[in-house]
Amino acid sequence: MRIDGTAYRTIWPDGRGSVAIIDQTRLPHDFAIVRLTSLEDAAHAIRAMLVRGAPLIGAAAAYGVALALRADASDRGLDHACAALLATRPTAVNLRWALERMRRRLAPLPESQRSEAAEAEAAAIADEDVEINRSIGLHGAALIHSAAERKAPGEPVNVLTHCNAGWLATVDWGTALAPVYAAFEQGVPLHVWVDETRPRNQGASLTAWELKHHGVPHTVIADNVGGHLMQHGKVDLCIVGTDRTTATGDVCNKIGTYLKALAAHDNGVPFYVGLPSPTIDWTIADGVRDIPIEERDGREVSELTGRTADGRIETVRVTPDGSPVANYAFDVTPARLVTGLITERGVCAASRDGLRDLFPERG
Ligand SMILES: CSC[C@@H](O)[C@@H](O)C(=O)COP(=O)(O)O
Repeated sequence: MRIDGTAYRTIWPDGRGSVAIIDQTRLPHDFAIVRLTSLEDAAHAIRAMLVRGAPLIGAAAAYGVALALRADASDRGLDHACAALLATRPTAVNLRWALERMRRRLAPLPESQRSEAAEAEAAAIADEDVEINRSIGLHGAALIHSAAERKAPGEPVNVLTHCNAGWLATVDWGTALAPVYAAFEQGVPLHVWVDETRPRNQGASLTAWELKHHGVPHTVIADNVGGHLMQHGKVDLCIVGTDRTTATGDVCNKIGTYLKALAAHDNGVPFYVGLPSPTIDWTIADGVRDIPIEERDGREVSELTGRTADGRIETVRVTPDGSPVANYAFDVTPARLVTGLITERGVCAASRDGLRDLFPERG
């Protein structure tokens, strides 16, 4: 994606032995590049959400292993790096996927070759993510084209999205937003309803920021508005991302996604999920029962951070002192509420058969 004329990915080796990222905790008010130089830096960046979004978490973990092996390429060093990174966030399965892939590639090698191989494998994971998302964009854009054909000429297709499953959540392009960018580039008139996505406001802070930079028409809405818009015919389709999708098509995504899927179902609005294959957890079948849901610090709920009129970044409390808060970060949308999964190999039904047809090698 281009920011002020410069093409960026969200993570890249800087050629000086460290890895550069965009600090997403400082957006939308400050575009800051941070350099990761150690395993600890990488683990912190994932845990504190300087990088976030399932595919980017996977890529950052892979680069974290590469940074760790520069310091210690022994078996113990590899084990320690994988364990430390795996413990950073529990829900996005891309983290486990990337670490298993790094271990499979590196463990059989002599120590002297591991560091270089780790950097190459992390770069391969990042490059593959870009290609996967490009394909998701093309397959998903066809759905937006179809929606456009059902509208009066020139009238925009209204897409509703939740959280940020855009460029910032991946290495480039995004998953849910890749079809939006592809259709936009193809000249389809469209407009995106952006759920603010409390408590961390990934929609208001990140999705709005990247759509604005790309010139895509959009409107930020409070999280509870979507149902009302759908009742009044103002949403043509929903597209969201996923942190883990079961082998049966249940989708785990940012908290509040389930409620949007229920509203979409009740109003006959198609509900699609952008799904890169590393986000499929082939080992589980029941998302509600088996997907670990991250619970985060309650201060993300009880406090709000933003920019004051005179440019200072300030945090204020919005709940009464002493009121308990709960902060569940994700929820599960059962497959029956999902119209289709937009993968890099095409769009399929959210079901075991649908996924098997596209990924026959998974049995
Ligand atoms: C392409 S990203 C898909 C998901 O990771 C995204 O929708 C999401 O829920 C991100 O959550 P976050 O807590 O910001 O990491």
